[in-house]
Amino acid sequence: MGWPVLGENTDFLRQGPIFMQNRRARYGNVFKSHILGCPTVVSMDPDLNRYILLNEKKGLVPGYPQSMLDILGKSNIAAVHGPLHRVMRNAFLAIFNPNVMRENIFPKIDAFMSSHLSNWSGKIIDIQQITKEMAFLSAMKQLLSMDKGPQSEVFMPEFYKMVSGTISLPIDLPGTNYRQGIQGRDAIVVLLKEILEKRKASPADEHDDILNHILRFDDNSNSQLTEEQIIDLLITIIYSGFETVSTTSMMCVKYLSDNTAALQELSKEHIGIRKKKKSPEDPITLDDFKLMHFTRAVIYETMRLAVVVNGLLRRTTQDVELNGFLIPKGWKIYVYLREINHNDSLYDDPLAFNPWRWLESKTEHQKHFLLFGAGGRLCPGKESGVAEISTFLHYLVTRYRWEEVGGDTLLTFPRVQAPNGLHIKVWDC
Ligand code: HEM
Repeated sequence: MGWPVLGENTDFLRQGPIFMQNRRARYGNVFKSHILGCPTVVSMDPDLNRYILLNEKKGLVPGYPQSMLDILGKSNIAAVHGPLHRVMRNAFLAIFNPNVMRENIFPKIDAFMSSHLSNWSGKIIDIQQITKEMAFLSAMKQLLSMDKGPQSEVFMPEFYKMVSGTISLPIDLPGTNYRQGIQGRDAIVVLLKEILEKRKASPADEHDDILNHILRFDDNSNSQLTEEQIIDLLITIIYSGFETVSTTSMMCVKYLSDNTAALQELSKEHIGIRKKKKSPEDPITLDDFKLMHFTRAVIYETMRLAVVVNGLLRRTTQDVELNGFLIPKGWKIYVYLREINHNDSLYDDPLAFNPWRWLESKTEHQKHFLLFGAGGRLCPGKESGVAEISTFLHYLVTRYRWEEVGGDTLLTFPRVQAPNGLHIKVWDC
């Protein structure tokens, strides 16, 4: 368990994946440590991980860090469980239902991507920066019908502050990421409240976006969402799809740049879809998206190999017995995914980028497939996230050729990121 108070946190943050591999070599797939600020059980056991995620009711609730809960709000979906979680999740699922996805969300994603990926030819593009802007602005368009412009320019830096704050130590001192995160949240709440006020005063059919659906959401339980819950729901939606979508999109470009055969196969799929269109400007539809089988395989393989989601956190609300061990109340459980993603008994040649492995339907349906979580917390934005990345790749490969420049560094722990950006030189096809 390491040092008093500090535990093994310093070693964990310094050594990253090696720390986990060493502990596993010594203690097996399930062991205890003191990381992330409290006593924690780490599980790399595929069956146990699934059990943990499927059994929230047995006292295994989300256990995300205090900084994240403070900044995302007390009604954010990861902070609540029981009946309030049901209300927030139902609201989410109602908003992202297949009809809304077809009629409203997908066309907005397509229009946004088509315009975001225009006029790139001849330029050097920092794909990390462009995919972050993309994930943020695409969400603003779907949620609030907000286009890139003066209003989004005010939102974006506050949102970035908020994101850095959620993964910081909760130290409320001037200059800390935590303090900046709280300030970012405060600024965003003010902006969202202004938008909400205007919306409530305007005719119901003036906007056709997610906020409009939320304002009209009624789950027949007479429990209309409060203003605070609506704001936390909006923040949750922007936040949840931000890093996952942007990082996966960036890493898709990286792996495709390095794997000519995969890039050719992906391009073939998208050129086939484009050929069915009358003009190069024609939008793609949800039906086109459903035909993008190889693209989905590239996305899953990228998430697996790059480990876009390192792990999921749970907290025990009572003493819980797992695999014959007693986990005391108040401990954290780290459902650690990295080693499972790279386990050679689950994936052949696990460190190779091989999207074809996902074309066998069983790969996605195996019980260790936890890229989007499982159980009552299974990602409700999965299809919308995959649609964003697929549409991004569609316009990238049908409009441009590219080549990496600069040999930029990529880090994969604690988060996947390119500290100095990931630059590509782009030409028209
Ligand atoms: C494609 C990239 C994405 C990945 C890899 C991803 C991954 C995940 C994972 C692993 C979880 C489970 C968290 C847990 O059990 O603690 C989750 C939950 C969630 N995701 Fe996603 N996600 C993605 C995109 C999105 C998008 C675009 C949205 C919003 C539109 C979204 C909204 C959510 C929400 C609200 C939850 C919490 C659900 C709950 O607690 O009931 N995700 N996501």
